[in-house]
Amino acid sequence: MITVKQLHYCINDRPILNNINHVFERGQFYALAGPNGSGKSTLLKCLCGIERHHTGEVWLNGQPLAEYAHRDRARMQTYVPQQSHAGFDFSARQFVMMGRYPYQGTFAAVTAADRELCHRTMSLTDTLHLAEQSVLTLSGGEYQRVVIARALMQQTPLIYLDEPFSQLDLFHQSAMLHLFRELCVTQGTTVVCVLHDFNQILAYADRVVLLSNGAIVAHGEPYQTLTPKVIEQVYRVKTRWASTGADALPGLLPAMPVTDTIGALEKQAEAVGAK
Ligand SMILES: Nc1ncnc2c1ncn2[C@@H]1O[C@H](COP(=O)(O)OP(=O)(O)OP(=O)(O)O)[C@@H](O)[C@H]1O
Repeated sequence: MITVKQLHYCINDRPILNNINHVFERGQFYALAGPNGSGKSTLLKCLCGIERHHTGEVWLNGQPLAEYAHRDRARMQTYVPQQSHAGFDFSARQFVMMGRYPYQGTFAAVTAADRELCHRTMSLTDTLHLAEQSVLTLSGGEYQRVVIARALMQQTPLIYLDEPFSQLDLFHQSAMLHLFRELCVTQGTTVVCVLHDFNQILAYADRVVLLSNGAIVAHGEPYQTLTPKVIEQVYRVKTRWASTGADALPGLLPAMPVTDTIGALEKQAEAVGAK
């Protein structure tokens, strides 16, 4: 569905993404993982066309992404950024309803079907009780769920999410992960989601794409890909498999004691100072 070929991206001559080649298949939940600064957000922006100053190609359903008209693209894909600000004093319901813009003409009124979809989407994201509240007054987690609801209103077959659950409590993280997984399974939606939590990746993702220093260093099924050996190479942290119950698949735990992270940071600082 999405094909990335030889994608390179530099800022001020510094390579940020280096020769990215990958195919993202329909109906799969992809986790995009990697250390801070490894290029996950930048790659997501290149995939959805927000960042266009790269070389290489991004194709969507057999057509270069750049050839899609803006409105067609908004009906094909939605993107939830890592950070966003409400900006104006809309109610949560008005804000969520904005997700229908790609389907509305300039002077089109909101339809009964739009209203029903909005009601269902706000129920699913547990935001219905906030419908009349100004988005400017929502808590961090409430606002994040409203942003997710607006993205869902676009009803796109492709969803890009950049750490969309970072401010959600455990219940809402789990509910949102279930919801996106369900969309993959029942609607054939493709989800590409930046996630830092290995156990969430193991539990919900079909595939993981692991970035390090702007390059894909591993990809595949999470249990085969996120091994303690790979994690130590990429993150400099030792982990071990831990049983999570009789019938459950094992999870990953940091091995105690955690490796000498302070020592590693001091060495890194010395290396930067020596440059
Ligand atoms: N406008 C910019 N100017 C300079 N450097 C930039 C700019 N935008 C991104 N970078 C650098 O590009 C690298 C990749 O950034 P990116 O946001 O893609 O990382 P990430 O993997 O999403 O990190 P995180 O896990 O911290 O969110 C970082 O080192 C960042 O500092």
